[in-house]
Amino acid sequence: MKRVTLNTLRDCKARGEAFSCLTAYDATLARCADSAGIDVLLVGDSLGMVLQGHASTLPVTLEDIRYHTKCVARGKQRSLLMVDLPFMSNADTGQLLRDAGELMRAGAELIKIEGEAWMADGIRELSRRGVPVCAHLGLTPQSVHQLGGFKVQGKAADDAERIVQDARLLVEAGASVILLECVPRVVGRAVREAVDAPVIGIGAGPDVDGQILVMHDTLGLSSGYVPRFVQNFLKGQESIEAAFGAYDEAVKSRRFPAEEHCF
Ligand SMILES: Nc1nc(=O)c2c([nH]1)NC[C@@H]1CN(c3ccc(C(=O)N[C@@H](CCC(=O)O)C(=O)O)cc3)CN21
Ligand SMILES: CC(C)C(=O)C(=O)O
Ligand SMILES: [Mg+2]
Repeated sequence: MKRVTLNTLRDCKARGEAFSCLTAYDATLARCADSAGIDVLLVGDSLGMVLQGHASTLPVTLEDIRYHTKCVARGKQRSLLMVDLPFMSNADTGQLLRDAGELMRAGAELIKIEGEAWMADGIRELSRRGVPVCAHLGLTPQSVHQLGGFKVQGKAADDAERIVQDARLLVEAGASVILLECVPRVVGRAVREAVDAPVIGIGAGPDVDGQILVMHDTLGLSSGYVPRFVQNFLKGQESIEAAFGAYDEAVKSRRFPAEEHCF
C-alpha cells in the first residue's frame, strides 16, 4: 500500500487522471472510505451541519475539528488527511499558525482555508513552516451570511476572472492545492488551466483534477434540499464501502460529475 501524498495528487494532474475525495468525521467510516480507494479524506467543518445539526458551519470550534481529526487519523491508512480550519481561526496570523499547528499535531496532513487574495500572507507563513495548504475558493460556506445563502459563485465574467486571479495568487503565495465550490463548469476549467497545483471541485464541473462530496450526501442522507451536484451512490449497492467504491470509480472514470450535476 502506497500512501497518498501531495506528490500523488500532482502526478494525477500531470497524467490527466482524476482523484477522489470525501469528507470523513469518524474512524469507522474513514476506514471504509480508505479501503474503497478514496484518495483524500477531509475533516470538513460541514460536520457542524451533518453531525451537529446546525444550519451553517459557523458554530464549529477548533476543538470539534481537532477531536474528529484524531478519530479519522486512527481509521485511515492510505488516504491523505485534509482538515478544515474553522471560522475565525484566521483572525490574525498568530491564531492561524497556532490553530493550524494544533490540527497538524492531531494528524492533519493538509490544512484547508477559506479565503480570497487577502489570505496570501497567512498561506505564505504556513507554507514557510512546512504546513501544506489547500485554498478554498468560490462558494465559501463560512461567508454564508455575507453571500446571502449557499449560492453559485463566479457567474458574472468579472467574478469568474477574480476567482481565477485569486487561485493564481494563492498558489504563488504557497498554496499546494485549490478547492473550488459551486462555480460554473467553465470557471472550474479556467482555474485548472491557470495553476500547476491540483484543483479539487465540488459543484465545479468535470474539468478539474479531483472531486469531493460530503460523505452523507453520497449515501443519500442529505436532509431537506439536496444540492444539484450531489449523487446518491448507495443506490444499487449492498454496503457503504461498495457505495464509496462506486463513487471512487465514477470519479476516476470521469462519469461523475455528469451534465446534470453542473452549473
Ligand atoms: N450535506 C452537505 N453537503 C454539502 O455539500 C455541504 C454541506 N452539507 N454543508 C457545508 C456546505 C454547504 N454547501 C452547500 C449547500 C447548499 C447548496 C445549494 O443548495 N446550492 C444550490 C445553488 C443555488 C443557486 O446558486 O441558485 C443548488 O442548486 O445546488 C450548495 C452548497 C456545501 N456544503
Ligand atoms: C464541502 C467541503 C469542500 C467542505 O469544505 C466541508 O465539508 O466542510
Ligand atoms: Mg468546509
